[in-house]
Amino acid sequence: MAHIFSLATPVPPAYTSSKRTTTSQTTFPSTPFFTGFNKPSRLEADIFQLETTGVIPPSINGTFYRVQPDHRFPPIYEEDIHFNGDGSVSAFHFSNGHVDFKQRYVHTDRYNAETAARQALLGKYRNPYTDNEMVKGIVRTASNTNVIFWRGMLLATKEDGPPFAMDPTTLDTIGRYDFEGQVTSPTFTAHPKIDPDTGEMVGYAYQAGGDGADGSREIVVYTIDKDGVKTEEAWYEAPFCGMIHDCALTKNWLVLPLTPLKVDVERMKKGGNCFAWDPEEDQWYGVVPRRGGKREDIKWFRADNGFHGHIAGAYEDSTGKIIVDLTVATSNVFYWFPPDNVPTSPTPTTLPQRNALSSDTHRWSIDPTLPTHTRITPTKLYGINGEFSRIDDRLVTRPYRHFWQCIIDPTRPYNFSACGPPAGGLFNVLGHFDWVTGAKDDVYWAGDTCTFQEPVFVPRQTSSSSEEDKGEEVREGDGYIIVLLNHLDVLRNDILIFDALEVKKGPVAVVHLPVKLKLGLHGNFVEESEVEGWRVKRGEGGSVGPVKGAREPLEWQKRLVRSAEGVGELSGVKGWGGEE
Ligand SMILES: C=Cc1ccc(O)c(OC)c1
Ligand SMILES: [Fe+2]
Repeated sequence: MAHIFSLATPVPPAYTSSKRTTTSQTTFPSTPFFTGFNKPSRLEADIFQLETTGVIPPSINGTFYRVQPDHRFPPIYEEDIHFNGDGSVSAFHFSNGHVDFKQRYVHTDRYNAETAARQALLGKYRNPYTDNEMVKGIVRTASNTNVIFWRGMLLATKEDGPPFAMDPTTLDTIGRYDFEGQVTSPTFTAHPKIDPDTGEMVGYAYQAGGDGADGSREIVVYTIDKDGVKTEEAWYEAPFCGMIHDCALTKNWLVLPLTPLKVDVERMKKGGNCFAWDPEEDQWYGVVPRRGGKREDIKWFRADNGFHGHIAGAYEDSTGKIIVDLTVATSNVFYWFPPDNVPTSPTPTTLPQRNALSSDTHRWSIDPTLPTHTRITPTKLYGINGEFSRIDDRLVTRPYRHFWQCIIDPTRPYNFSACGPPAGGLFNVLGHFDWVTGAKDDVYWAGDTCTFQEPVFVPRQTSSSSEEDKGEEVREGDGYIIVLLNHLDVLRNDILIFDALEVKKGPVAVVHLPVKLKLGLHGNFVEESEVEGWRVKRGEGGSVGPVKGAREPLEWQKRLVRSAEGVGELSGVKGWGGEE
């Protein structure tokens, strides 16, 4: 007997030549980008008291926030990439050994416009030329890369646009955040750094001179002090418009790794990618002073071609050299942005090909007194292949010893028949590494059906942990690692909690989600006392008052409106979504 579904009228293909052709807005492509573990979850949910095994350390008192791209609507382009998905923030609230879950989308301008239309209106990743006319002039960001707690708000960030502020308790979106009018660049990094000694946020933006999608070589660096006041703003010029995804902060310097993934507006106008990998280009490290930087102060240090991953730690040694530790891969990790003249299929390359990419942790030592364009080579390689390094964030800007990372160990078995190709990469091992001993054996293998997402370090809270004790010596690594585990076979996630310095012992406790999350990017743990303290300050009668979203369109949007005067409506700008 025919299956009931085969009796239904045959459905025409939803995509032709990679572009959506049907009027159906409710069928996702059946490509690897949108199936299996990569299938959009689109879930907004609250789960009170998740199932757990083992004993959740009762001293973990706070929230693990993380963000994932999660397409809300079938994309306009069938091969749309994960990084173009809408930002969806998860919060795991730990209290007295219990864990509650909440997940909400970031209500960006894009979210609001697409919700009203019940369909995708924005086209390719960072290519406004592929958008529906209805959203001309919109702030395009999907806010899907990092969530950072800042002065009582949660900032959802993506480097192609400004941050959006959310309430850290309800995860309601407050609106686009411009630091009370002080930060008006079209873009802003997903990796600002917070100096644990001063409480300052140091952030930067690249492709910052115009509308954020025009190939501008301008870079801007901002410092916002702990009271929310902008104290530094310095503009610099990059040798080319390329990705600067993460940064390294020391007491006196900011290092900006410029990756040879290059923007070309002409390619974008033809409907192509915003980025193309340039295998002939160097990796560049821009070094700028943290205080009083002037345009001419940037120095560029250069090294052979490579692809930057994330910063572990950075500091100045006793001779004033800048030590920067980060993963650098041997070639283009973003295979979906191939070089210009090489015809490459947009679908994932084979697993062995992707595993051939090696991404070791490099230690660079940069002498900031040397002239610009000095060539550098790493002073140390750790000898592992991984990504998503994290440290004990109390040591940002300072000498540190320990880092944690997701690593790829191809010698361990992988259950291909149950899982298919590992979505997002074979990060099958979580490791704790130590620059002093160089040990590589404090690792935990997730099993042959599992991979890890980015870990976070949670400092141990002791009864004496309080404001007054902050001046005390930091006991580096004393605490826990919280990490999301992907079950690729049964499409579900767990959270594993490890003693940070004894990863190989295995998790002390596991939190079980009844659902699948998507592959996320970054997250952070925030102590409950921090959230609670700011709730009071920002509450009724509090000393600081409520978070104020942006009150005006961005500069480039205002210019666009002026230049289009009398031509027609710019509905994307009109719905800019700020407070009146
Ligand atoms: C991991 C890096 C990265 C770089 C640029 C992005 O837009 C992004 O979106 C999720 C992620
Ligand atoms: Fe990142």
